[in-house]
Amino acid sequence: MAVYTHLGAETLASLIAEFDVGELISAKGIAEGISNSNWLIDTTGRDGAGARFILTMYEYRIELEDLPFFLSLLDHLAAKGCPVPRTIHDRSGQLYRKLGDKAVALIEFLPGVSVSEPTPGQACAVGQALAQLHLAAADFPQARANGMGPAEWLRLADACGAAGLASIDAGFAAQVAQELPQLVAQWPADLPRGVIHADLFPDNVLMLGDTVSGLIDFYFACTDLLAYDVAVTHAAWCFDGTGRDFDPAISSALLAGYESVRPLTPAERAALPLLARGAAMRFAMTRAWDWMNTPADALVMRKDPLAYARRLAFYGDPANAGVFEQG
Ligand SMILES: Nc1ncnc2c1ncn2[C@@H]1O[C@H](COP(=O)(O)OP(=O)(O)O)[C@@H](O)[C@H]1O
Ligand SMILES: N[C@@H](CCOP(=O)(O)O)C(=O)O
Repeated sequence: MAVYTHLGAETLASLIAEFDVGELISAKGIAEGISNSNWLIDTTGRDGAGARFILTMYEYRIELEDLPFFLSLLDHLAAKGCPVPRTIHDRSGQLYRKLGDKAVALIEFLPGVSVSEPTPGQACAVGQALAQLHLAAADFPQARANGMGPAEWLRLADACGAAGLASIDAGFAAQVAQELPQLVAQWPADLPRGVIHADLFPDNVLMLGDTVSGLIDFYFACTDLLAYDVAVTHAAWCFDGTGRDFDPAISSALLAGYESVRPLTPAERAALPLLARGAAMRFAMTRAWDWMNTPADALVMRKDPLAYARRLAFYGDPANAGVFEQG
């Protein structure tokens, strides 16, 4: 459940009146998600024919100063034909508004559903959409450092503490102690860079059959290694929810889809095993922190850090070195 803040009908109606979208008809809280509160908004529409939007209130792990980057990026990508929702600007042209001490934005609603068991055809389409995003963002004029890079993994591991990680699983603490210094020391700097989504999990992709109808939740987007985004997406899509079962057909389809639009350089391909270990570490660390710091009675479901510890082990196993070797 992720509606952290209650908004009364009057507050919602006067907020929606700040946009040229017609009058508010209904607002329903959306249960999915972790970081933000989201409402499905129906209005009468500008022309009276009805219109649908997503209202997002930014709650967690998002800095106000980053909102112009995220929200302008949506407009830039949508204008280039990527399946991302446009930001609805308010009557004075602002990308977001303040409501009390929180920021809110109105976003275009996109159709589609998030798949939980992707087919190779869907994985191929996601790979293509990711590469299309990378190309379309090449001339986006803004930049944002990755706040969830190796330095943050170190900080989170330190904040969790060895005992904290061991309280989740003894082997997990040992794995992090061994892997993390290596990843930080070996992390590449000289691969192609650009704007990346950085969190393209199945729940952040909307699909209609084999077509990607929406890429959403750009709130970790940043300027970083393009191949790292491929690695994050690979880690998120190619395993079952527990991280135990790897699906080689999904992996091949995802990589082939990506390379049908933007071929990887030889250096990017060679770096993928390392980048994938980093991707697994990133989500293992944020999940471990959340696991230890989310109260048992919180509205939001904690996600299992060990599902990413297992991916980390998979990507580090020499027996799996061939996963990224296709061409
Ligand atoms: N533009 C959109 N069009 C349709 N549904 C959306 C859109 N944006 C968000 N949603 C819905 O809201 C849910 C949560 O949004 P998301 O941005 O992923 O929140 P969080 O950052 O909290 O994970 C999504 O899983 C999806 O169901
Ligand atoms: N995808 C991350 C969590 C980030 O949450 P999101 O709902 O904002 O995508 C994970 O699974 O750990």
